[in-house]
Amino acid sequence: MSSGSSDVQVFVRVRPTSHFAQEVIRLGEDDKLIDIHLKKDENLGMVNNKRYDWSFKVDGILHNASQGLMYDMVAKSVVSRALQGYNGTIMCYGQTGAGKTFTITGATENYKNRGIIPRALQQVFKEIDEQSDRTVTVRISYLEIYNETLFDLLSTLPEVPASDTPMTIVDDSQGVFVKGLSLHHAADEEHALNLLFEGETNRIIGSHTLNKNSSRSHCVFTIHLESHSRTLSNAKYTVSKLNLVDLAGSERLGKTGSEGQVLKEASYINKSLSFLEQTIIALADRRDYIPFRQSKLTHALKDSIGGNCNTILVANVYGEAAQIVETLSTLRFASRMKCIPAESVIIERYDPVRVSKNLQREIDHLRRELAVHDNLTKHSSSSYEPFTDQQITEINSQVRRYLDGTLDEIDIINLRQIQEVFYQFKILLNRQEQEVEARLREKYKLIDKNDYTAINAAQKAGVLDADGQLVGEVDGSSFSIGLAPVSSKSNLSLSAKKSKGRKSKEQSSSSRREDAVSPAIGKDLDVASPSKTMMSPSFRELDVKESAVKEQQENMSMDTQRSEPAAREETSGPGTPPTKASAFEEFKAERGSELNRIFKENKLTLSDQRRKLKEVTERINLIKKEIDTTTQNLNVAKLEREKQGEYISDEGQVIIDEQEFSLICRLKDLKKQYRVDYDELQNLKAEVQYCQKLVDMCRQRLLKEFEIWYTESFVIPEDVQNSIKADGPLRPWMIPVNKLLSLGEDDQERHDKLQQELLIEAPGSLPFNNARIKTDRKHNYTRAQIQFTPTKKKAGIITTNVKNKPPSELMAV
Ligand SMILES: Nc1ncnc2c1ncn2[C@@H]1O[C@H](COP(=O)(O)OP(=O)(O)OP(=O)(O)O)[C@@H](O)[C@H]1O
Repeated sequence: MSSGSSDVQVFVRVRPTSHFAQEVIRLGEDDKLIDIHLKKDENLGMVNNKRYDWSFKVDGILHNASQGLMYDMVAKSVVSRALQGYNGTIMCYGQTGAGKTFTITGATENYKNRGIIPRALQQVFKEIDEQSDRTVTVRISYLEIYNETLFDLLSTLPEVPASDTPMTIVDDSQGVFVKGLSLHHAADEEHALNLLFEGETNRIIGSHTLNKNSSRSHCVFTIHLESHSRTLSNAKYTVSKLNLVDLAGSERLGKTGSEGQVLKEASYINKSLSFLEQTIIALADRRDYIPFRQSKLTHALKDSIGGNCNTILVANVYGEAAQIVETLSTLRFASRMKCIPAESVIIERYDPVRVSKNLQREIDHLRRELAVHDNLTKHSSSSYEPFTDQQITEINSQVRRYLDGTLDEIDIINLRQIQEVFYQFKILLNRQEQEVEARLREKYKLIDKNDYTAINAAQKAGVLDADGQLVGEVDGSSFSIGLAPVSSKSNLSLSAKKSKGRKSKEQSSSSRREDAVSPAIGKDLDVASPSKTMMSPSFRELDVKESAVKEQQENMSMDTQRSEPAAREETSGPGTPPTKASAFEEFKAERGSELNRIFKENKLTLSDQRRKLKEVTERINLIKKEIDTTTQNLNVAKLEREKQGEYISDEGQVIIDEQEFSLICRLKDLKKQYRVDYDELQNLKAEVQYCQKLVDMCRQRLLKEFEIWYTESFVIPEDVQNSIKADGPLRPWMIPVNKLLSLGEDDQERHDKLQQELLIEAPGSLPFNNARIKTDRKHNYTRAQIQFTPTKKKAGIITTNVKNKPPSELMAV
């Protein structure tokens, strides 16, 4: 358990105004002090006011601050720490309209003005991506507390089962949690944003349908994080949560002058906020008893205010003099909050499965150690005796059985036995190698690269050209053949050297049957010949061809996917929806134009990288050829020298002539260049792979978006179609559902335009806008369906099975 000191921090955010009351609200130059000054003759509604000056110390003042700056100051470090395992809470407190929702959620329609939640989600997934040593699971819940009743803002999702049991707050040894509140796994940023927007939409719909003022509910968006090490032997993991809380408007009951439902709401709000205040005071005074259970809000936030939690309060205030009483009250609340002590700790847990696996492994290991120890001591005298033939045969049989799986383990007896086991392994391995080679020889005609007679014969037969390449290769530079040119001598090929004598004998005999040599030889030899890897970095020129083929397939694959519906197009009648093929063209030109542009751009980059890859591969082929030629010349020079008799210096070193020396230098340079080019080739290969991935993802995305668009635009439920038909001659498939029902005005166009602008300005905006569009579409569609579903139940009657549902659900009842 590691800890980090983190007192409750308080920031004041002033809602921008052109009538900022400079005389009344004075902001300290260091942005850490805020003074309120009232003139003596001004009472501003404060009865028996005796004080005229107040001074509040805070951790930061945000005046005319952008959302980005606000996030960096207020939330960034809390989010990072949540990923390290510390709990965190950011809550916005203040008068209705002072900017709490703007701060915590922001404008969900607008990427630039997004608030803390979307930014936190972006940061969470970005940091997770950057962590290579841990896997983090992200889960989301969204709770609304309205009139002391708990609502699950995500209960509209299909995976949430309907429940009659009301939600309850449970407080046990694991901490506080809301029983019955749905938890949703979010695989990526877009998915998490979808959940946020789903909850937001439910909140807004609820406020309309129930005539419920959204400023009168408290909302808690929680990001639950569980972080495990990627090392399986590490059983420790951390669990943390980040609560992002939008509190209800804090104005006092007296001021609202409300009655009826509004009065009821206001009194609930007043109660829960004053319980929150009492709790804060008790916490700040370090009292023994803290009245958390007085209200649902304080109970739900029990482990999220101070204590073991990095807590941040944003006090949202108006800048106008007319609101100074509420501003004062907000600042008082904030200054109390600042006194709450906090010392957060990482709570580490142990994964029981991993723990038991680790322990089991350790037990096994110790058992073995013990057995070895026992055996070594018991058999210490016999360990000096060499094994008899019978014992060696037994060990050989054990190794064989171990290799074919009939024996699970070989018991260790002593060191000599261990050495014999290894030796038997070696023998078996060598035998296997020979068997594989023999099998290949049985199946294919192999030509030894060093057997010039065999190669000459193949050349005469027209199977190989003068350079030792397979006839029919495009430019004779192919590596795939696996045969080095006649001139080459594979002096780096270990196994070729080892079995040279035997091989050349066998191969020269096979080369005599010239007519049996086929182009396939080359390919097979490529597999069998170890000399292919003679420059250690192995590569094949085939790669160039492979990538060209892949590129071709690439270009074709989209066409193939479209050609299938194209066939159907001919049979479709005038009253039917357009075929997918023609709709796809339309989609690419309009709705999906941006995606299509990105897709095309990625494809261009990919083919550019492939071109480069081809160039480098060709360059390497040339160098390889030159290496072979130089090696051969060097061998000739060496033979010549040996024939003429070698000169030996006084130090006993062989003296070589200048020509041989320059050949050695050249060979060295060529090998160096080869390695450099090879590295470049590897990098390019990785880049091609990466680009390929991007292109694939883009294609998937384009097709997926198209499918959604097509379904939405042209596939309308039967009852909706009937309703439209009654209205006039319009063909239903011609109009997207949301437009048809005039529910979304021109949402789609608006989003498209926004997306295009933002993609250029802020590339990170894609998940945000996608999630926004998806949620809008889903809700427009649901609304459309509801509108055309005959109502069976009386509106306004709330049944028990929707108790836990957000107010949006009530609308459909
Ligand atoms: N810092 C700001 N910059 C720009 N606009 C703001 C800012 N703060 C608030 N607003 C605007 O003021 C209006 C009210 O803000 P908001 O809804 O966030 O208030 P609130 O405190 O959440 O109110 P409620 O208690 O009703 O939920 C919104 O239109 C919002 O866009």
